[in-house]
Amino acid sequence: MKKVLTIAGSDCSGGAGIQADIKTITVHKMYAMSVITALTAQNTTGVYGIRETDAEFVAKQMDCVFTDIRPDAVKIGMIPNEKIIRVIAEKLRTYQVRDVVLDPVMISTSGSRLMSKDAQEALKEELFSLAAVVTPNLMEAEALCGFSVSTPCEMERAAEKIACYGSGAVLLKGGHLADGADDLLYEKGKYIWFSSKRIENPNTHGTGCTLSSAIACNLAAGYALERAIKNAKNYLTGALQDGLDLGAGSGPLNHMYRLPPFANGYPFR
Ligand SMILES: Nc1ncnc2c1ncn2[C@@H]1O[C@H](COP(=O)(O)OP(=O)(O)O)[C@@H](O)[C@H]1O
Ligand SMILES: Cc1ncc(COP(=O)(O)O)c(N)n1
Repeated sequence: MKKVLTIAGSDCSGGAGIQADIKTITVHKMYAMSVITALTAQNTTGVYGIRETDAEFVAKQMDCVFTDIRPDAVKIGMIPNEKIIRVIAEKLRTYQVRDVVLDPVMISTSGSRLMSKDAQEALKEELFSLAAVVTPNLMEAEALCGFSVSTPCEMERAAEKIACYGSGAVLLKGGHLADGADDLLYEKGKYIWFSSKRIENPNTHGTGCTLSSAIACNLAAGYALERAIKNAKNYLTGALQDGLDLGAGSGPLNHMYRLPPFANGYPFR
């Protein structure tokens, strides 16, 4: 069985973060492991509190994972501060980890800061060069490259600039574009667009987490990056299209949308 590790923050409401990642990895029929960088108290309406994990304890979790059940791919999401960024980078180097998908989570869809502003530089310096691909959304791309990113043309300029920070490739997500939901991959000097129709569903809590962990699963399965992204985007689109509607705010996706029922009647309907 392939094994995938997520290094991210916990979302007690189950829509984003560690919980979205574990659901995604499990539905891909892979073994999920987690290193928790922070606890968040959040739900579909907002983020109401954050407790950061001690950096030393993040290091200990990584040692436990890598010295025993070694993952085939790693997804990194929310990292609240610079100290934890540096510890994660050191451990990734020590254990010579490849196939890292880095989602540079900065601000939640509901508008709360999930990473301190001064940690952004450390993220670029320490972690980008260890990632096979980084997956910023439009706002994160603006923070990383310092100019406005809201059109396909600006996305191409931004992806090229972000690629200079040393990651293997950049996937710039277009979920917040005014039209459509086209994502752009910049890899080895080439632009590759992944187009999809915009789904009119306000319940998009955890779309970025789900996409990045699905890419990690596809890399673990041995797919090359372009195909891994195509498969992951199909998975994400299905989970969004299913139209689950939970909570009073921007609700979560349905990860179980294509699970077949077992012969004995499970899962429950
Ligand atoms: N309304 C939508 N319809 C179709 N795809 C969407 C929609 N919103 C987001 N996506 C897709 O979800 C993935 C995550 O994108 P995005 O929402 O931009 O990231 P984040 O969750 O980090 O803000 C991308 O593949 C994006 O194209
Ligand atoms: C723990 C955690 N990690 C990531 C996100 C971003 O997800 P979204 O952009 O859907 O708010 C989040 N809200 N919480």
